[in-house]
Amino acid sequence: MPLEEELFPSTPGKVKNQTMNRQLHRCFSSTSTLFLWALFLIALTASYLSFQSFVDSGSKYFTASWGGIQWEKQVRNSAQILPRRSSSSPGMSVLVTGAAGFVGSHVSLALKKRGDGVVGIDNFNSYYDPSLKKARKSLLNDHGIFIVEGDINDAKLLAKLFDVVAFTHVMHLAAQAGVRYAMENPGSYVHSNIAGLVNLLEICKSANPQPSIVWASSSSVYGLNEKVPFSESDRTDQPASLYAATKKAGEEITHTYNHIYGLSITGLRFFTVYGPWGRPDMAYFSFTRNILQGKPITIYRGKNRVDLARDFTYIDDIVKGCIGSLDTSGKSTGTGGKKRGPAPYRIFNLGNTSPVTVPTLVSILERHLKVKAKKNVIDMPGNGDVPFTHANISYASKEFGYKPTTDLQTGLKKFVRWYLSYYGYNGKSVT
Ligand SMILES: O=C(O)[C@H]1O[C@H](OP(=O)(O)OP(=O)(O)OC[C@H]2O[C@@H](n3ccc(=O)[nH]c3=O)[C@H](O)[C@@H]2O)[C@H](O)[C@@H](O)[C@H]1O
Repeated sequence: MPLEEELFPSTPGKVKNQTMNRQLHRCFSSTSTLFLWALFLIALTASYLSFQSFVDSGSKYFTASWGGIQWEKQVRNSAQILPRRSSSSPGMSVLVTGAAGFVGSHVSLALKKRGDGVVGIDNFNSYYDPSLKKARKSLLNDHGIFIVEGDINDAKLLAKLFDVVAFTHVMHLAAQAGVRYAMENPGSYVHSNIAGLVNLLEICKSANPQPSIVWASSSSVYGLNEKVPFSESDRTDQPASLYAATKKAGEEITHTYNHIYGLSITGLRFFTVYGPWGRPDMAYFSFTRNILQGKPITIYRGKNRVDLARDFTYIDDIVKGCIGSLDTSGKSTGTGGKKRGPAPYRIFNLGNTSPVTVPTLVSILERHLKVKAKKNVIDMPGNGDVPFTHANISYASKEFGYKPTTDLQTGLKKFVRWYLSYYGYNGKSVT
């Protein structure tokens, strides 16, 4: 409206009406704009909230299958300590990481059988056939052991587990294993053996009460050490593989947590563990599969045509070593993340004390399988292998009476019997 007409209307009433109409229109249009804006904001908020809940439930669905009253009940039941008839010790409730793995499943069963509470955690990764891990899980389930599907890097999950159960011990066996695979997938070793370990220790240090921790180091930490047999005090600063380096780093990291937070820690240097329900990536296992399927096997040979040798250790002996370590671990001293005094820090070799060459391992398998192997002998590639391993076990023997009793001949017989019952002659699972 022109300013003149606004100030000096020719027809005052008309102008008044027009102005009122316009004001009303303006008012109405600004109310409707407001209304529309409000509607828009409400719609935006609603869609944001529903998107959030979709993301939440989606991420829960994809990354975690844990939580809820029923889940907590399963965890609690599994951790229940049964009264022991033959022992005065109160029993323990143990969180076993890597419980669907080879050593983890055996240790879990042994603990449960004597009345200890056991809760497992495993990420069921596909480093080797996860169906074997699922089969171990269902075996454990039959014995009342619940395995949570999750990763040791998941701090929320670990914290929740410690909220639900006051674990007295942690048997930490989850790891990226395998010496040669470290050249293919180095990141997986850092993820599990370094980051996962630190995450677990962070939760343990803050737990109240703090648990005692026993964990799997490796004979590979001796690396290029040539002094035989390998003793815990020998040098371990020349790792030959990234796998060995991450296990050695684990020993240093656990020492730090023992020193700063008063966590009781025992590291176990396992020497090439084998047996029923073993790991398909290991030589004795893959040789068996290939021999039965008529496929060739590759046998590595060391410098100057010297045969490689390993202190192969049977799983039942390793289980005894793990349980002996748990029973003698001593208490952590910290509370609320603060150290209250010195706590035990130990490292033990768990080996067999009698190394056997790889060609001898093959000939024992041939005898048990009654099939000749097609052998392809080549010089050891530079892939992280060491020429030999040989454990001195006097420290473990002194501390908790560790004494391996199964030789390779007997142990492989038991392995072959299991292998045939599980896979059959043609390699297909029969369970
Ligand atoms: O004690 C350990 O700390 C490690 O033990 C195990 O490593 P290793 O001792 O290397 O066992 P494994 O692979 O069975 O090879 C055995 C022998 O067969 C030779 N070997 C292997 C494969 C092949 O094709 N040919 C061959 O000659 C090979 O050169 C070697 O001489 C675990 O895997 C590892 O996770 C870790 O726990």
